[in-house]
Amino acid sequence: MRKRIYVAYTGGTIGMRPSSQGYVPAPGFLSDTLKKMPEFHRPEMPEFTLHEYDNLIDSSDMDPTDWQRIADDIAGNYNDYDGFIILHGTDTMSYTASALSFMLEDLGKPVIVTGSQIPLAELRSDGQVNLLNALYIAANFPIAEVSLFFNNRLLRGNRSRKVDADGFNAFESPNFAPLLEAGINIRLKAGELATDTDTPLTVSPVTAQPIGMVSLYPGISAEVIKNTLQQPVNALILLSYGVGNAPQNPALIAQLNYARDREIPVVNCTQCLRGRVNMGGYATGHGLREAGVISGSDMTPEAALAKLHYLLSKSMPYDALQTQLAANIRGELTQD
Ligand SMILES: NC(=O)C[C@H](N)C(=O)O
Repeated sequence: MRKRIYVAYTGGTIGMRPSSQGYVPAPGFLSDTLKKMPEFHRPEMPEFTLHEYDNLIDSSDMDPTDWQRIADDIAGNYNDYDGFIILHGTDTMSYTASALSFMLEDLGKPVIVTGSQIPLAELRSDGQVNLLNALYIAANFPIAEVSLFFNNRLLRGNRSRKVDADGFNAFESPNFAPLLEAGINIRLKAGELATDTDTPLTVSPVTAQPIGMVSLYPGISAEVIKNTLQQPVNALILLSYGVGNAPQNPALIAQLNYARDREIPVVNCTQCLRGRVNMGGYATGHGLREAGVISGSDMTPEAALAKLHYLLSKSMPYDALQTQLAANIRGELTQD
């Protein structure tokens, strides 16, 4: 029996066409293009249903209400399909993949987020390879997690980052091996094939959260942190140096103490692409730990932001929030 895959088109370059203001998503354009591409309809391919969203957007316009819409769409069609593909713009693809990984509880089927750098309808598009492989992999190599397929690699969604603005190899998973690689042969790497697809899926709702994100730089004043921590900000992601270090400026540390007193969680993620936070490594990191800053380990800033949305939307006590932030919930971080 041919597998059935549900494809949701949210917008993004893959279904865009040129306009006087640059590329824009165009209703009906992606499905018309796909109809004219026989490779998508070969018998070796799964059957698929394409659902184009009413309001197609460039992914720079995505917000948590869009994450919610995608999660609800998957849940609404969960029992009728073997797998799900989310066609999405590349700009915020890692944020959405991270958010979905937290929101979809007890996921037992593959959810693959993909898109392209050049529209599917254009010459030299990477959209054909990305979508064709994503469909094939969802049907034949089902890995029950939210993943991101790009340039012949399937990455764990909440480990992915967009690293190239105009190359085809636009995504990296700097701290976790790819789930699968598609060469001449398709090879499983860190991914595990799904076994149980009967557990019911539930969706944890998220609402937009006022989260601050500050990247440290030499000479940063405590005022920058102070202003970022103003109401209604309810969490701060601190992008620190190296293994999680920050200047030892007492005024800056005082702001972090102030955040802790007001029960505003501060998560420490490194500015480095690879490696993880260890606040015990240097005195400059130790000061942060003393101020109650939570280690983000090797979590990407995108995953940290999505995880904060997920946890803050649950309105849990501060202690539980701190514990959950440091814990590995969906494979998003390496725990000590
Ligand atoms: N390649 C792309 O999809 C970029 C586009 N601006 C988007 O994120 O929607």
